[in-house]
Amino acid sequence: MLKAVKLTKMSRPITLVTGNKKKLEEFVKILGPEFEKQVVSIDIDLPEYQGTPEEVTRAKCTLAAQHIKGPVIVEDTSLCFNALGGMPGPYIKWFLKEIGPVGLHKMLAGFEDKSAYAVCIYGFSSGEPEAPVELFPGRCNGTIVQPRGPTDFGWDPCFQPDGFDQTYAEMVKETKNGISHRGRAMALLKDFLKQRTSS
Ligand SMILES: O=c1[nH]c(=O)c2ncn([C@@H]3O[C@H](COP(=O)(O)OP(=O)(O)OP(=O)(O)O)[C@@H](O)[C@H]3O)c2[nH]1
Ligand SMILES: [Mg+2]
Repeated sequence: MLKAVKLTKMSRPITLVTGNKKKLEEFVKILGPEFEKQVVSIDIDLPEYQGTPEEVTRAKCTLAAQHIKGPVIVEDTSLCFNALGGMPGPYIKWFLKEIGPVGLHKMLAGFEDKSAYAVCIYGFSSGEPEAPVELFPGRCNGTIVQPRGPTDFGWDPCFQPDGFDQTYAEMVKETKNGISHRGRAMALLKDFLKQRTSS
């Protein structure tokens, strides 16, 4: 079990390590003002590992903690196509970079099953030597569709969550954050941060 370290006004804030501005924007919005002073962010593009989403997040978090030498949060996001056995998964970043949301939709042209799920996993480490990495996962099921809506964040235009007729990109931010992979993972992370500060 992770040793709870009480965060007082004087204690060191937790550093969110991410090189992705859009992720950070959503993180800040979902985190809310309650935790404002407890988390700072730093833009480091950490090496991307191979493995399951959990393994990738753990490896990223361990490296981030060594780098920051204090409490850190990292995040890794996967987009998994059921017809492809869960691929691209944690490798979505490179697929997106090369073929974009239009290409992601085309990848499933030969398959009837267009279902997919988005997974966000937050990793937390207290930064103490040998400290375990705590994981906070969130998942949202949906369908890969022809891209619709603004193109300013990744694969948002081609992911339509189940139960909605809008893609993530078409939704107002509050709606996306309320049901998204990231929103769900952050609900767990926020509970953890609350416990950490109150114990
Ligand atoms: O449309 C989107 N809606 C989202 O909600 C979302 N969250 C992440 N992504 C993209 O999926 C890949 C994850 O890779 P990723 O987790 O390694 O992120 P990253 O390398 O950009 O940042 P980081 O690793 O420094 O935190 C990257 O291409 C991100 O841009 C999203 N796209
Ligand atoms: Mg990354």
